[in-house]
Amino acid sequence: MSSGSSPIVSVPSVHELVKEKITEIPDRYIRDTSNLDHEYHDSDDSSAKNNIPVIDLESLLYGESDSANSELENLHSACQHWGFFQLVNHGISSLVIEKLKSEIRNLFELPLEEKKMIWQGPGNMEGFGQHFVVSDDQKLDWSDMFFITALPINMRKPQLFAGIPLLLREALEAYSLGIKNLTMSLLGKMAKALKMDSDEMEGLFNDCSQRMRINYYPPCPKSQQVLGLSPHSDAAALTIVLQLNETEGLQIRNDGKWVSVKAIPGALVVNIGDMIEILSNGAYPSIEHRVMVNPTIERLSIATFHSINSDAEFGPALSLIDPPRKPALFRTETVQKYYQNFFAQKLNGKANNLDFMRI
Ligand SMILES: O=C(O)CCC(=O)C(=O)O
Ligand SMILES: [Fe+2]
Repeated sequence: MSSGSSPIVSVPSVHELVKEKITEIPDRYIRDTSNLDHEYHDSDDSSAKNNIPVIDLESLLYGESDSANSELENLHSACQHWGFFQLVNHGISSLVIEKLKSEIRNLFELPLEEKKMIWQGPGNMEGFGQHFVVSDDQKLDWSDMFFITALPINMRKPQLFAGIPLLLREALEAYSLGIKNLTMSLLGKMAKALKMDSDEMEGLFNDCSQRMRINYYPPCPKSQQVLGLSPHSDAAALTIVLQLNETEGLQIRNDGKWVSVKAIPGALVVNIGDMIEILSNGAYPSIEHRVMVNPTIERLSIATFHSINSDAEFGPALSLIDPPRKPALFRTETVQKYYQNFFAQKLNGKANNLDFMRI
């Protein structure tokens, strides 16, 4: 990703607005509620259709052949039909997760003067701030974020890393490594399920980038009229979301309706991004999702995005297309140009990024 050319319109910190105990929510955050479509299935509806699939990583990777095969089928079906699943027995230590939770809370509680030292700046998308704000009159999300490139190590911003409190840095390092290993295992299994050449997958991700978006959604007294995060699909290949507290909010678009994700305690939420939709030539579609805000309680999450090697070109996997019978549905593009396009626009559902690549 080239961050240098991406527009950044700086916006206020919502956390600071809330601390000021404002009585009126600024108009920039208030959505047209007729477009908001609050109707949604609840995922504790007992029918299987309304439940986001659960994948057991231990049985997928290390199970006896019967259980590993059946978990591979579950993975394939979850990726084809849901684009979202919860991952249990994922092997990331609960100690690391607990440390991360408390240190991230501390990060957002830092005094504003300290946060300003690690704030985004001209030509720099990393640190505290916001993405996808391209004009002064677009509606804003009711959230703050902290964005960081964790891998490969040579793409880190040393000054930003140095500015992160030491305990958080240690927790992030451990989490980053665990999530990278887990993502590579999942990508390997997806290649197998798709009958894609495993070397092709490996070659695209052997120097993959890992970026983290840490989201802080303050409570909002007009929670039904704002959005924590606008509807979007993720540009990356695979996203792993860890909810850092119990507050619900993530919703995914399934069959045209918004479905609330009820995070299983200790589980990770995995979702297919646009890069996998393109790479799989449409077999694993990315899914539109958004975040709602709670009226009284804050919500925190960390989304970890893995993307194809930054110096690569990508398009549908060669092993998955066979024209004229199976033509490529997307063109080939450099990862750099793909991300330039993504970060130059506001979040607007699923279309932007894929239309840029569609043939
Ligand atoms: O906060 C969440 O649960 C999801 C965040 C998300 O979709 C993102 O950061 O791309
Ligand atoms: Fe997302």
